[in-house]
Amino acid sequence: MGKVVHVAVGVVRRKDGKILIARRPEHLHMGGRWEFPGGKVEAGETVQQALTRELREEVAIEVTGLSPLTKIRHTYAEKTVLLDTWWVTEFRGEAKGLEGQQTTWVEVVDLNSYQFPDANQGIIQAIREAENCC
Ligand SMILES: Nc1nc2c([nH]c(=O)n2[C@@H]2O[C@H](COP(=O)(O)OP(=O)(O)OP(=O)(O)O)[C@@H](O)[C@H]2O)c(=O)[nH]1
Ligand SMILES: [Mg+2]
Repeated sequence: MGKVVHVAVGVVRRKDGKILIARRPEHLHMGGRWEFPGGKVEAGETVQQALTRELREEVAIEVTGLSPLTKIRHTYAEKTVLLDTWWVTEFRGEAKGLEGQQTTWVEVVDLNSYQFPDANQGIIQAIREAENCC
């Protein structure tokens, strides 16, 4: 077994309660599925720094406020990931997919209509519990 991949994941929440999701490019692991934007924590970075960098690189927003939501460890056939997941409730800028990804804002109650990687079920559960939703 390889080591666990530490991934910084952002649940970006707008003031109207909608959450940002993006569609993973086809050629990547879990390509075509929807995700919460984020990426791998690099050597020498804190998870908060990684998340801030990834959201700047992937969806063009500047994070100004975040707080922990949950950590989900999941083993896929190819690898094991630790999804270190944070609320992002304060940010500047208009979200857009800088790597050609489709992005959209969805209500918590509608998250289940989108196909996510298997590990994300735990994240969606944590969001619903935090929001007393559904
Ligand atoms: N960003 C993100 N990654 C997720 C989610 N769910 C999930 O299983 N993953 C997995 O976490 C791993 C790392 O994410 P990533 O591919 O975004 O990493 P990255 O942005 O650093 O990409 P790169 O390696 O191409 O530079 C992938 O294997 C991906 O499938 C999710 O909701 N968001
Ligand atoms: Mg990524």
